[in-house]
Amino acid sequence: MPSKPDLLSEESLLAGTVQDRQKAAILADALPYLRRYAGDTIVVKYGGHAMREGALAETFGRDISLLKLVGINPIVVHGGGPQINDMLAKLSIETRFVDGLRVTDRSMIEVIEMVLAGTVNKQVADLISRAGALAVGISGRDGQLIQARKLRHCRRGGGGEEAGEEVDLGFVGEPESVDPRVLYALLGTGLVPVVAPVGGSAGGEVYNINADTAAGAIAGAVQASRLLMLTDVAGVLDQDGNPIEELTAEQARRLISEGHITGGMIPKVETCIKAVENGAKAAVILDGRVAHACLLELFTRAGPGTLIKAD
Ligand SMILES: Nc1ncnc2c1ncn2[C@@H]1O[C@H](COP(=O)(O)OP(=O)(O)O)[C@@H](O)[C@H]1O
Ligand SMILES: CC(=O)N[C@@H](CCC(=O)OP(=O)(O)O)C(=O)O
Repeated sequence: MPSKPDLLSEESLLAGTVQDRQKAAILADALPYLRRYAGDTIVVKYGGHAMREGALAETFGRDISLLKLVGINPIVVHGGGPQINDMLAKLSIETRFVDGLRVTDRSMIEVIEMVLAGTVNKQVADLISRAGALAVGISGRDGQLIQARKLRHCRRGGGGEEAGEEVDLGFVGEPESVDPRVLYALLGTGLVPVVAPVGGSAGGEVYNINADTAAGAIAGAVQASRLLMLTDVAGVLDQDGNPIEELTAEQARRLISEGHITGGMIPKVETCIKAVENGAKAAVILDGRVAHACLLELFTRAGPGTLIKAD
């Protein structure tokens, strides 16, 4: 009978410590997942709340770099709601939201573009580049990536407001079309595109687009196999505040219409529903407060959050 290896023998120390071997085993276990996603395009929406945590932000940059370096093509679309709030407060400009969308007047759109396509976009690209994969920050206006039009929004109701009434949200846009050529150009040279959710119209107007909506439109245009939405909650929460592991599109729609999903979670869930109905294999609302949320989602059986699937 072969004898058990002596972990402290000179020979086994040379072959690596127990921890080293565990690491090697974990990497080997990831092989089926690496094969499953090799060459796939994955769109990751990185929310403004999730990016506020310094150490987690570094981890996010490293995870995206790792995905790229193992042969997956991540495209990052970022938000920046809290960062816009801070800048508007510094400038003493009041801000308000209707159904999770920021009412955007002419004086605000310039500030919003500066924050999203300037500071935040460069920070996110830098986080990834410093971790090893080169990232390039662009906005939806570069290469006419996102052609936008004014969003016509009908109020959802609740909070004493009447549902169905049309509200003017100013320079809030919706993607009319997406031209992914600039993304393919970046992906084709081994770079990670990082996109700020600002769009332009044929007439030269600039539109503020909810980052979840922008991520969904981009995921559709590049036929991404997965859409991961990183936020600062444990996923979609039920009436008792417990995270829901899985929802069908129909169940998710019902939670919105019954008022259990509100505010910034509405565009997130609506985007996921659209993505799976347009052929994405899965869309997930992930808890960005959990370290390595993207790796857990892609390389283990289930990540921390809510998976939304077609009916
Ligand atoms: N049912 C729900 N489950 C989880 N979060 C919800 C729900 N309804 C409303 N929300 C709100 O949605 C927020 C997430 O959206 P948002 O603030 O836009 O995040 P992000 O900046 O990551 O895009 C949560 O912090 C929470 O306040
Ligand atoms: C129209 C609209 O609401 N646009 C958003 C764009 C940023 C965003 O979506 O950021 P998060 O992902 O961090 O929420 C805004 O002005 O806050």
